[in-house]
Formats: sequence, structure tokens, C-alpha cells
Amino acid sequence: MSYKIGLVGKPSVGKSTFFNAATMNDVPEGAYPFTTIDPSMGEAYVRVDCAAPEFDHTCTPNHGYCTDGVRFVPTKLVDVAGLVPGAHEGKGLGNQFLTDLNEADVLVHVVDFTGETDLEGEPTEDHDPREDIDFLEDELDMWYLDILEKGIERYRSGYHGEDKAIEDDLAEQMSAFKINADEIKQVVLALDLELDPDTWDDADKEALAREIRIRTKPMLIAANKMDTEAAQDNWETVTEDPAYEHLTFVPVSAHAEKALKNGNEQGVLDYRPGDEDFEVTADLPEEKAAGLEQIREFVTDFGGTGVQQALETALFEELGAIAVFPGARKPQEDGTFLQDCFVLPDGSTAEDFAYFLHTDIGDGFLHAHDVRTERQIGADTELDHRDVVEITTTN
Ligand SMILES: Nc1nc2c(ncn2[C@@H]2O[C@H](COP(=O)(O)OP(=O)(O)OP(=O)(O)O)[C@@H](O)[C@H]2O)c(=O)[nH]1
Repeated sequence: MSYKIGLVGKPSVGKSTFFNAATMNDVPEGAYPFTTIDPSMGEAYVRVDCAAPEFDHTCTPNHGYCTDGVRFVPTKLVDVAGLVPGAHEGKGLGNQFLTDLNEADVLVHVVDFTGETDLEGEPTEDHDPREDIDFLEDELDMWYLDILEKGIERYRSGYHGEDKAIEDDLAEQMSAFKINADEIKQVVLALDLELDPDTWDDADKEALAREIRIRTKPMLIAANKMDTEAAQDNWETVTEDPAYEHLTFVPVSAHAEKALKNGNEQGVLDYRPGDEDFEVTADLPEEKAAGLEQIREFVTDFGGTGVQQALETALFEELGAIAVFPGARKPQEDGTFLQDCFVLPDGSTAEDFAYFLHTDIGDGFLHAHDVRTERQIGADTELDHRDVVEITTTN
């Protein structure tokens, strides 16, 4: 299993630039974990501080790569195409769009913060980026509401027989969103509603759909084009608006990330993705050098281009995932060390991790060790981000 981060956004916001920059990586040949012929799916990487230096060894990653103690762990990035203009006028979201959305564990909504593209992606002035955020949230809520209503229908038609509970029917109908009956029950009660759809009015259903959407489809806003004054002018207005408190914003310049990755590829600069600075290693024409200095100003001010930051915040904060290294204190006989680093759901236990590695390892689970502290940990122990865990099996 590997996580999928879905990239969404209306046309011309810089989604392609973001996607291309994030998936363009100088990865050693053969180190790609996913083979795909789907151009809308790419390999991106999230940074995790490597555990190897703590053991005074060098890691040998199976997938991704590691530079100066920073491990680049592969994750899937899906370009969710088709946030179509006019969708809000009743056409609704396209099928492919919904299929892609269904599969995405977390969304990064790329928003043009300059306000210079309208809802259709055409050039304009003074467009409020909040409209884009509302637009996508409303569309998602309508989609969820539709499914919620189908669940209510199902309940009313008595599909589950006499002993039916509304949360069971809703969970069944919403199985693609990975939410169970218990969690649905919690949401209903948290909204002060009864577990009886006959008592829900339209506003209640909308609130319920929205709450389930927020819980099951975490979303982060990549405030793009922040290298421009227009975008910077909008930043405060939008991010400090209390109506958007439920969202996390990351300032991004997809353009800067793409330029730095290009420079790296051409061998004219040294840039490690996500870093706050880079080194120019070639003599460049004046114009190009000046352009890079502008980018330098941006990355030093904003702590990076924001592309890596957006992906990592989406995965590790919005989704709450953790990265875990399977391993031992010492390299193997063949010199390999900490070859893997896996991204797991929040709350994963030592036993979950064993099953994640292999069914046989899960079935034969005897005990696990926290390699750092050398303490034995039980099957039910919840793991933390960056744990190094060794599992002992009966076979
Ligand atoms: N200033 C600035 N411009 C950017 C940035 N990212 C993208 N752009 C520009 O925005 C325009 C649209 O970028 P694309 O990446 O093609 O946008 P898109 O959202 O994929 O658009 P479609 O391909 O039309 O769906 C291009 O002119 C880019 O050069 C950025 O970070 N800063």
C-alpha cells in the first residue's frame, strides 16, 4: 500500500507546473517503486530525517534516495484533472474526476493566489482566491451529500432488515471514503443530531455531508504564485479569514521549484528539493543569474519553494501518516542498512506494521523492538513517526 496525494485545481493555477516539478527527480535508476503508464500519476517524494546517522552508518535505500541525512521517501502524486468550469452550474463533477478523488487519500488544492485567473481559468483582475476554495469545497460537499442521500434511501428501503441502524447503511454507502459505522455515529452525535434520518432537515444533511467530507478527505491549500506581489497581497486576507480556519495553507512557488529542478538537471546548480537555499555551480548569462537570485530571495524568505512542504504537510499533518523504518542496529552482512522507510496510517501498531511488511511476518509476530532504545514493544504498541522497528517472528 502506498499513499496517494491528489493534486486538484482549476485551469491555469500552476497545477501542471507543480506536478512536473514535484515528480521530476534525480533518482538513481531502478529506484522507482511504482511503474505506471498513466501520465497523470507520478512519483513524488516526501522528506524524512534519516535514522541512519544516529547509528553511525550510511543507509542504502531500496526506493527513493538519501542525501546528507535527508531521506526522500516515495509517494504517489495524482494529477486530478477536470475541475471543470461550469461544474457549479449543475453539470457536477466529471466521473474521472470523482474516481481520482475517491482514490486520493489527501488532497492538495492548488490555488492561484494572485487573483489573476477567474473561476474558469481565464485571465482577470481582482479575483478573490477564496472563491476557488469555496467552489471546490462546495462541489465536494454536494458529491458527499448525494452519496449520503443514497445511504438514507438504502436505510428506508430496509435493506438491512428489521434491526437496521442508519450508521450501518451510511457506512456501507460511503465505503469508498474509508469511514466505518462507528465513526459515522460519532459525527452524527457530534453535530447534535439523532440517529434517525427522519429527524434530519436539509441543513442537517448538508452539515453531515460536509463534516464527513472534512474528516475523510483532508485537504491542504497550496497558495501558488507566492513569488508575486499580487499573491503576497492576498495571503493575509485569505489565511486570516476565520471562515478558513479549518484549512492549512502553504505558500508555494511551483515555478521556482521547477526552475531549480531544471537547473539541477542541467548541472548549473546544486539544489536539494525542499531546501531553503541552493548553490549556483556554473557561469550563467546575466539574465538567468538574476532570475535565480530572485528565486533565492523567495526561498530564503519563505523557507523553500513550498512544493515539498505542501506534500509533506498533506501527508504527515493533514492525514497524520507516519514514516517507519524496519531494521536493526547494524548493517546486514552485504552492507545494506535501513533499506526501507514506509509511510503508514496514524495509529499503526507494531502488529499492523508486521502485517504491512508481509502477511507471514504478521502471522508469525512474536515481538518487536524499538531499535533506538533497544526496548521490547508489544503487538499493540502504537508506533511514532521515524521509529526504527525490528520484528521477531516465530518462523
Ligand atoms: N508567478 C508564477 N507563475 C506560475 C507559477 N506556477 C505556474 N505559473 C504560471 O501559471 C501559468 C499556468 O501554469 P500551468 O502549470 O500551465 O497551470 P495549470 O494549472 O496546469 O493549467 P492548465 O494546464 O491550463 O490546467 C503558466 O503561465 C505558469 O508559468 C508560480 O509559482 N509563480
